[in-house]
Amino acid sequence: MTTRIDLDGRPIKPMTICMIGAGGFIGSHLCEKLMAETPHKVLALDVYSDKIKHLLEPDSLPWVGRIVFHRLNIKHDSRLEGLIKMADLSINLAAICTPADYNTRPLDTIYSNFIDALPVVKYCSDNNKRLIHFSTCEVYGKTIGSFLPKDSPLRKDPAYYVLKEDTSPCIFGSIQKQRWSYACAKQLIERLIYAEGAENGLDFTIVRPFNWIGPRMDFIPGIDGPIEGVPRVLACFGNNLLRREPLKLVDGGESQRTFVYIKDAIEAVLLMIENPDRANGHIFNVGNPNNEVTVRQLAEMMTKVYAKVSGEPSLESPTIDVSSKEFYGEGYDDSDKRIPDMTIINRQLGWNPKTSLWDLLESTLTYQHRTYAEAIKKSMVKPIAS
Ligand SMILES: NC(=O)c1ccc[n+]([C@@H]2O[C@H](COP(=O)([O-])OP(=O)(O)OC[C@H]3O[C@@H](n4cnc5c(N)ncnc54)[C@H](O)[C@@H]3O)[C@@H](O)[C@H]2O)c1
Ligand SMILES: O=C(O)[C@H]1O[C@H](OP(=O)(O)OP(=O)(O)OC[C@H]2O[C@@H](n3ccc(=O)[nH]c3=O)[C@H](O)[C@@H]2O)[C@H](O)[C@@H](O)[C@@H]1O
Repeated sequence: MTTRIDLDGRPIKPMTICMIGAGGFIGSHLCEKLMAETPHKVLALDVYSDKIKHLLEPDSLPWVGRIVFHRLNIKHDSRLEGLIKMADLSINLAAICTPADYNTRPLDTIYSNFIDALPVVKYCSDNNKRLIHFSTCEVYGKTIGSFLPKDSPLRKDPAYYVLKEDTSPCIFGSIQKQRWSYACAKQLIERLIYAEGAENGLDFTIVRPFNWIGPRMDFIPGIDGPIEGVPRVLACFGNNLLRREPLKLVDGGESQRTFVYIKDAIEAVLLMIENPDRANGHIFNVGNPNNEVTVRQLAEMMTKVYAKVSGEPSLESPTIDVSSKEFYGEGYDDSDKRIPDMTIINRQLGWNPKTSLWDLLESTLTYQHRTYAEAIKKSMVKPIAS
């Protein structure tokens, strides 16, 4: 493998990375990238490994020995500090991060996103190790513009909706709106990491992903996750399409999101890993401001793409409106709009996303159809009355 060069023309030394939560959606794509394109070693920590099994075996794989899986729960495992000390860099991806859990399992959500991350920060700081911590764009909460009168022209002014790491406030709903348990826990761990940097010299980078989507995101209920499970929107809509059900639009699907293809986003993370002088001390938005849609528009686009990918005609009525109370229960609330300011990541890392929403949905729904269509058909065959 040729020596890799960083953004300042310097050779990149092979490093050992302790990746916590490596078995998840983002972790599995990051491990794939690191194994296929770099000489780096990965200590992959997670309670599950099904999404990275294809990287761990067979022994004939070209990177054998460069990725080692450690099945552990960071809540209570004495091996954690030793693994962080063995690595040059730790990346923390571990979290409960599906909105259906935030208002229904608020304590687990707060513990997972704040309490459980504390030892990781402490071990990195005490042992003078770099940390890349995954936060979320949800720490911005709602836009300032969302509090203006509905017909105010200022709602169109970017100053009232563009989300910028070093200037935008964090605006959440009331305590009763327990949806914000996640974003608030993420905000506080960000503040703790920032303080460790300021007071104890911790070398940190904080990542705020803006709706990264792609293959292996979450699960399809009843196939590789609980039938009553509620994953994030990509898997919810994918599940509805696979089962030929109408896509459920929460509160009419008026919320807006910007979606970025996981493979574009992983490029940004690799730049952070391999350019510490440009990444340390920074918080980075990682998203695609060009891919903004309402949830309703996402549903309509996914319906069109799925018809193309599956060859099956879409339903007469492809969507149905549901209330958030019915879909998520008490205490739900939502972000109205998420447009990332790209100034800092452009300046520090020269990164920009490339993939259009249509193209990323085409490759993702091709994956979902290929992976799940058969199993879904089998699961839907009515058992013959015995
Ligand atoms: N996917 C996105 O678009 C997105 C957006 C914003 C923020 N994030 C953040 O990025 C990180 C990764 O997200 P993801 O989409 O890959 O989620 P994911 O749920 O697919 O991955 C999280 C992984 O962490 C593991 N984990 C959780 N608690 C653990 C524990 N106590 N011990 C060991 N492993 C544990 C889980 O088993 C899972 O494999 C999370 O911190 C999430 O908040 C993701
Ligand atoms: O992915 C992100 O960047 C961050 O935001 C997500 O939050 P959200 O975007 O609200 O998560 P989804 O569950 O994907 O919901 C997106 C929108 O679709 C709506 N939705 C979801 C599912 C569904 O079946 N129908 C539907 O209308 C939700 O109400 C919401 O408005 C999650 O909090 C995390 O993954 C992460 O922090």
